[in-house]
Amino acid sequence: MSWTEKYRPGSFDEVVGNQKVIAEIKEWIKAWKAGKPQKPLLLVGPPGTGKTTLAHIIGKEFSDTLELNASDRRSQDALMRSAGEASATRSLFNHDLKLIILDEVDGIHGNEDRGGVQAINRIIKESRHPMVLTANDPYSKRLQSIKPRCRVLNLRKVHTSSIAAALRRICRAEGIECPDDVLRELAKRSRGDLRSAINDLEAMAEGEERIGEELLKMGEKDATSNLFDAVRAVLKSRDVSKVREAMRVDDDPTLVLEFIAENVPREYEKPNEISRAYDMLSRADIFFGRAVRTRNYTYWRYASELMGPGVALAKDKTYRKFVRYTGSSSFRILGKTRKQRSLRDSVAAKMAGKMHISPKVAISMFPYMEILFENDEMAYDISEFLELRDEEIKLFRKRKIKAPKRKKTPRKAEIKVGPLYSQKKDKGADKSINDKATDKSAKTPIKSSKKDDRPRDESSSSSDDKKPKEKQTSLFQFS
Ligand SMILES: Nc1ncnc2c1ncn2[C@@H]1O[C@H](COP(=O)(O)OP(=O)(O)OP(=O)(O)O)[C@@H](O)[C@H]1O
Repeated sequence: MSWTEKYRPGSFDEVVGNQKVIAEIKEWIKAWKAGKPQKPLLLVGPPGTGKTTLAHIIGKEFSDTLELNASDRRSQDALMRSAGEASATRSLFNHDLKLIILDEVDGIHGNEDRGGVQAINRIIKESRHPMVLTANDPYSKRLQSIKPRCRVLNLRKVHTSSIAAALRRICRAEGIECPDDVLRELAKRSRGDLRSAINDLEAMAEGEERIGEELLKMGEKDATSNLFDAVRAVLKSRDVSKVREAMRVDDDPTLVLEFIAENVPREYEKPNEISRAYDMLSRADIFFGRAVRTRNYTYWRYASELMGPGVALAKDKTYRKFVRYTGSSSFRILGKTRKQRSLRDSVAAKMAGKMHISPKVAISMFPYMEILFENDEMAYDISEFLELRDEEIKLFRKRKIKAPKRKKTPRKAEIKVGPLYSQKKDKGADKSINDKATDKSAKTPIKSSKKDDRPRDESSSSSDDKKPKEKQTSLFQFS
C-alpha cells in the first residue's frame, strides 16, 4: 500500500490545513442530521489538498456512501441509473441518509460524456440525499451551471509548515530519521500538494533508514513534478488504476512518453521487460502521430493506455529500489546541438542556392566537403564561392584558411569556378571570388571580366591551359 493511502486521514482531526472549510463542513453535516436538507457541497481546490479524503470522512457521518467518478464513462443515463435512483428514493428517516460523492466533476471527457453536466444537475435537483462534489479547476466551464446549485468551499494549498509536520509524523511512524530542514525543503518543493510530498518522501526513503541532504539533492525536481509522479507510477507500479490516475498530468502527453522512455532502463532490469516496455512506447508513439495527422485526438487515449498501463505491466514484478529518474535526454541533446544544426542548415541553404541542389543533397555532400577543405586553396575558393562565415567554415575544417598566394592573372579565379557551372548566370558569385582570391589586384581582373562579353568557357580556355589542372577540380566534381 502506498504511503498516501496508508496515511490517508480517517477523521477531520487528522486532516492538515483548511480548518475553516472543515468547520463549515461540520456545520453542514449537523444541519443534515437535524433534518434540514442542504445544498450539495462543491469542494474545489488544487490536487493533493484532501478533497477526496474529506468527502470520505464526510461519508462516515452518514449511513452509506455512493461514489461515482465523474471522469469515468458516464452519460446521463448511466449517472441516473446509478445515482438517480439512490438519490431520489429515501425513507422518511434521516438515519437512512446516503452520501453521494461525485469526484472530479471538472474532468476531461470525450463525446460519450455528452449530457454529463446535465445529469449531474438533474441529480442535484432531484436528490434528497446529501451530496459532495469535488473539482480541481474553479474556472472550469463544466462547473458554470453546477456551481450556483452548490455550496462552494474553496480549499487552499496546504501550508509548507503543515506539510513538513505531516511528513515528520510519517517519518516517525516509519522509523525513518530525517533532519527537519530536509523535510521543510521537501514540503516547499511540493508547492502545497501534500500527496506529492508524501510520494516524494516514500520514494526517497525506499530502502533507507536515514534521509539526508544528499538524497534530497538526488530527488530534486523542477516544475515538471507532476510529470515525474506519472513516470514513477508507471515504472514503480503494476496497479492499472493507480497508473491511469497518475497519467492525468497537465503536460504534453508526448513529453510524458519521452520521460518514460528515458527512465525504463533505469528501473526495469530484465531485457525482455525492457523490450516489452519499448514496444508499448513505440506503439503509443504511432498513435500520437496518427492523432496529429488526422486531428482525431481520441487516439491519445490509446497512446495513453499503451504508455501507461502497457509499460507498467511490461515488468514481471515491481522493483523495490531507489532510482534517480531524469528528464528526457533527447531534449538535452537537441538543445545542445541546436547551434550546430542551425549552422548545418545555413551552409546547406547556401550550397543549395549556389549549386542548384536541394539542402538534403547538400548535407549529404558534407563528408566530401571535409575532404576538399583539407586543401588550403580549395577551402579558400569554396568558402569564398559559397560566402561562408568563419563559424560555417569550421563545420568542415578546424584550422584557419590562409589566403592563397596567386599570380595576378585576371581569369584565374574565374576559371576555378569551373566550366560546368554557368559563369554567365552567376556573375555575382564569380565577382566575390575574384574580389578576394586575387587579393589586392582584384580591381583589374573584375574590370576586364566585366568588359568581356564572350562566353567565359572560350575566353578562359586559353589561359587555363597553362595552369595546373588540379585547381580546376572544383566544387562541382562531386555533384
Ligand atoms: N489535507 C490533507 N491532510 C492530510 N493528508 C492529506 C491532505 N491532503 C492530501 N493528503 C494526502 O494525500 C492523499 C491524496 O489526497 P486526496 O486524494 O484527498 O487529494 P485530492 O485533493 O482529492 O486530490 P485530487 O484533486 O488529485 O483528487 C491522501 O491519501 C493523503 O495521504
